[in-house]
Amino acid sequence: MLVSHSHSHSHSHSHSHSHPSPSPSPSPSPSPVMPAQAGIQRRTPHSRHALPALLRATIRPFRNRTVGGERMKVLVVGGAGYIGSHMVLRLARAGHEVVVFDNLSSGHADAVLAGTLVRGDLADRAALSALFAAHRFDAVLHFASSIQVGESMRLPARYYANNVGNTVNLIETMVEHGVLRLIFSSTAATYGDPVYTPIDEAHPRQPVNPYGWSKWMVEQILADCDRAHGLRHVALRYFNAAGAHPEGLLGERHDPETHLIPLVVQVATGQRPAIGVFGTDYDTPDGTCIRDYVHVQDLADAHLLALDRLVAGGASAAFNLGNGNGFSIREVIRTVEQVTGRPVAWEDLPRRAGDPPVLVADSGRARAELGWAPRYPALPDIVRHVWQWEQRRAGAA
Ligand SMILES: NC(=O)c1ccc[n+]([C@@H]2O[C@H](COP(=O)([O-])OP(=O)(O)OC[C@H]3O[C@@H](n4cnc5c(N)ncnc54)[C@H](O)[C@@H]3O)[C@@H](O)[C@H]2O)c1
Ligand SMILES: O=c1ccn([C@@H]2O[C@H](COP(=O)(O)OP(=O)(O)O[C@H]3O[C@H](CO)[C@H](O)[C@H](O)[C@H]3O)[C@@H](O)[C@H]2O)c(=O)[nH]1
Repeated sequence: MLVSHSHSHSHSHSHSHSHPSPSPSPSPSPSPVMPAQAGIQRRTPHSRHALPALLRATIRPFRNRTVGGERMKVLVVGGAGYIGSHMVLRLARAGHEVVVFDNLSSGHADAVLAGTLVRGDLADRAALSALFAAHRFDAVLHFASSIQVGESMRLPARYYANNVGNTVNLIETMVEHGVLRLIFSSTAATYGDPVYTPIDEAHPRQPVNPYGWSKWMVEQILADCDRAHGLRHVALRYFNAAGAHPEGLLGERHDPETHLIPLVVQVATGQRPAIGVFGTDYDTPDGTCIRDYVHVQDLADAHLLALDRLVAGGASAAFNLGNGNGFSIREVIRTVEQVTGRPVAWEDLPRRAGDPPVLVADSGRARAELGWAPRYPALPDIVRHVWQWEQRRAGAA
């Protein structure tokens, strides 16, 4: 839905550029985690016995099992992060055994609500070898990366080192240990400025920022490793991941937060004075950037379906994941106001480097080949779940 409208708020614009730092997480003291080399067979304090009753009730093993009825052992790299943590809970509820590998550089130990958390860095080849020697993984889901488009423009080498170099470490370790199923978190940023919209998988790949290049390079490396080693993989090109766990169990906790929807909701909760709008002179109906926001829970569902595909012997493939609806920044602000019933102050700012004007997905291939059907495609539902999560965090602060 591409709606042109003028922004007609009665409240005044904020003139402040400074945002307060985000409020602390609901559980400020993270649980201890295991070093990569030691005791990786033991469970963390996040074992089912250590969980509070509410969370324990969330993990119902063997329900919704989708992968040929078989319980699999799945490595989730980056599983303490925003999308990865939702995936871990989804896998556990589907009856799978989960091991998380995460350096906690941006993730949170207390976001890992199931399975075993191993603290380690993808740059550490010895830690990876020890991990794969200790477990026989059926598949690997790789969420770990540096994720900020704007930061990648300022610090490109860091992005290539973490997103490409460290992923090569993971791939080599997988091949060495004969683990040949990988689901990779790719991105709409691999396409660059759209030549046509909505974007399907055949769209030219011309990234406009190092973040997008780093993900596209990994996709190329995966294709080569498929040819050379039989590494079967699915690259899932998410558009804008958003939302929070529908039961309020998990949500986005980046520090600093850079993503639009949580920032706008934090203005509504009073945690921030205003939202800065990066660029109002784009060639879009209201001049602000348009994005396709896709619920994190729907992303997790797509991963389970991609896992099905690999286990069934399906070929490597790439799929776009988005809802096919584009919303401008002004529309997002208006939706947050409608859902929360609170005014949101904004400030128009210059463009942020590296931002394509419009990114909207054609996800027909994921629907047709994976059977993916998003459960929460509506923007107000996505915003409502973020509002629920942010209120909970604000209350716990
Ligand atoms: N959030 C989005 O809108 C979006 C859109 C498209 C693609 N993606 C991709 O999805 C994936 C997950 O994104 P997210 O929003 O959950 O990010 P996140 O920062 O919340 O999670 C990434 C996790 O990886 C861990 N990590 C990073 N580098 C690591 C390393 N070298 N070794 C071990 N662990 C490491 C971090 O500690 C964190 O827990 C990323 O690959 C990202 O590029 C995200
Ligand atoms: O304070 C803010 C934050 C964001 N924006 C704007 O809101 C839109 C969405 O920005 P986000 O930072 O929320 O998301 P991006 O589109 O930049 O990036 C997201 O989607 C990309 C895919 O295109 C990548 O995968 C990346 O990991 C993921 O964060 C952009 O136009 C951005 O300029 C603002 O105006 N003000």
